Amino acid sequence: MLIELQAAALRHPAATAGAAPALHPLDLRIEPGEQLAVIGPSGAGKTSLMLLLGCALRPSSGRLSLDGQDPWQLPGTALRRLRSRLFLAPQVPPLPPRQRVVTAVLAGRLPGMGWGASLRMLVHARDAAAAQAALARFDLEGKLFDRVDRLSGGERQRVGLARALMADARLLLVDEPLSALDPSRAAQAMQVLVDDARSRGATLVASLHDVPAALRHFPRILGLREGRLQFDLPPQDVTPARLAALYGDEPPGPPPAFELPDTTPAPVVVMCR
Ligand SMILES: Nc1ncnc2c1ncn2[C@@H]1O[C@H](COP(=O)(O)OP(=O)(O)OP(=O)(O)O)[C@@H](O)[C@H]1O
Repeated sequence: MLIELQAAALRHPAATAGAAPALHPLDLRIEPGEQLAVIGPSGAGKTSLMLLLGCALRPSSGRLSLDGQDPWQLPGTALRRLRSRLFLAPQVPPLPPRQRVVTAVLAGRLPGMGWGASLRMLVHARDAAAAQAALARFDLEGKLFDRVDRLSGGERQRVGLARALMADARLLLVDEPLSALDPSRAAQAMQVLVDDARSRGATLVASLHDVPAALRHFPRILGLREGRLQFDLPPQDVTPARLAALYGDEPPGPPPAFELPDTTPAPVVVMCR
């Protein structure tokens, strides 16, 4: 899918009146089948860009065009058809806790299906073999009939990615897909996504905190900071100096795999009469 942004800016609908826009006017062209990573410090606008490209949020000014069409000018049915060709995988996959893994994975096909077929597929878990094949690519084939709420955070994230493989999308947008994965699982998961998108000729855009992974897997890197595009470069040109300028005080790299326990003593509350 060909993606073009022309001076497209984004202000979140719930943003306070004086807040800076999440994205300042941005020009961008992504060719069909291209693969690119978006990096930048927290709050840079990476998720906002994903939401804009995935037609989840409308540009507050400027224009988005997908395969030459402005999605926001399309009538409802045409917009739904276009959205069925996009797959936006959010940072935390929206998996209903009591759902079986097989159903959660098959739900990746829903955007391209009618109501009747969707219901039949979900109620009867039709094509469990396809779900199992997608899970196997993330070493999760043994979890097919487990409940989602009995999975670890990293397993849940990989189920969300297996769901992306089920979608027959022309544009895959994955937002921070590696945040809950250990380094070897992260490398495996990224490779699966890149290979799958390439084999289908789908465009892949991933936002990543893990800069080494972004540089390793993607031929094009966008650096965002404070809602502005700082660079759009091949990985070999993303120098330490450029990364230092992009991240400022925040060191680039994968976030810690776990949170340290908070050792701050609880505040003592003194009741006075
Ligand atoms: N739902 C929202 N309502 C209002 N403002 C928002 C909303 N979501 C994000 N923002 C603001 O938009 C800006 C960009 O946020 P965004 O989530 O796109 O950054 P990010 O680069 O994805 O950050 P992170 O790496 O922490 O996920 C931030 O200033 C943020 O406060």
